[in-house]
Amino acid sequence: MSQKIVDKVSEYLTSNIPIKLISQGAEAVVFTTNVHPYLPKDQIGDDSDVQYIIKYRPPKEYRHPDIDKSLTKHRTLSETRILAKLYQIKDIHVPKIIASDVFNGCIWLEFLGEELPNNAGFSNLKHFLWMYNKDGANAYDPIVLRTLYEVGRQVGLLHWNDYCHGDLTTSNIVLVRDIHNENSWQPHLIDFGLGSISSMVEDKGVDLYVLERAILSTHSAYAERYNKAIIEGFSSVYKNEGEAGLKKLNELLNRFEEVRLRGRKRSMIG
Ligand SMILES: Nc1ncnc2c1ncn2[C@@H]1O[C@H](COP(=O)(O)OP(=O)(O)OP(=O)(O)O)[C@@H](O)[C@H]1O
Repeated sequence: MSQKIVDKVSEYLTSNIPIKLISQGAEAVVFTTNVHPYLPKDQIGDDSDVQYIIKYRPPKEYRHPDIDKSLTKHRTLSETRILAKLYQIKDIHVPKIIASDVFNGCIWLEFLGEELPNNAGFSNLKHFLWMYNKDGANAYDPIVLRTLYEVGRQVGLLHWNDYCHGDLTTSNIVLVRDIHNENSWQPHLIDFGLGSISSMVEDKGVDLYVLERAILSTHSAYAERYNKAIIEGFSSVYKNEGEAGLKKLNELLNRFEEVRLRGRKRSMIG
């Protein structure tokens, strides 16, 4: 990780905003901070545990500077818009947007999730499933199956409202513990950098396929039951919408099967 990027972000944010680097992905560098970008401390209380996420898209040196600026602006704007819209849809869980500076490629978000017990890592779906299936005994714990069903419901709500995620991996699903029930986890979808508004059944089928593959590759021994729970949750959203929902669900599940077959053919050919 280049210190240059950290220095650049620190300079842009000023020294009043301490930042901690938590991730460097292909697209963005992600930091946490305990300072709200515009509310004074007395308006947000004095809880120094409150965290915010700063997602920054650094310039890519290999791109022409004008194209780079335009791409950064468009991608940041697109992710901001999608998150802002999704946040308003009933029952869909995504992080709240706090601020967005599209020209500098910077989004501030509500921080979600927590550290799992026994050093199991951050509470994304990937670590959560590892925590439960580490020794096999608790792999199908009702808490796990219920959480996966809720994951399916979140994806179902997303698709029913004609949004697609574009990179639906188990790291992009963050679990937030219910404050009233420590065994209940609510999945939140993050990272809409490749998200889109789309009514295309193909895009939705690919979303489901990417998630299925992600579960299969990291939790292979339990993947069948896990994916079944996800599809049950997903289907419940569509079944709730009467005839129109059922029709769309059938179309979508058929396309999902087609995407799967294509994927299988590809992996056989190599
Ligand atoms: N709102 C949030 N709350 C808590 N953690 C977050 C949040 N947003 C991002 N993160 C953390 O930062 C990581 C990277 O964020 P994100 O996936 O949005 O960036 P990215 O650069 O697109 O990542 P990648 O290229 O690895 O997919 C996430 O996997 C997660 O651990």
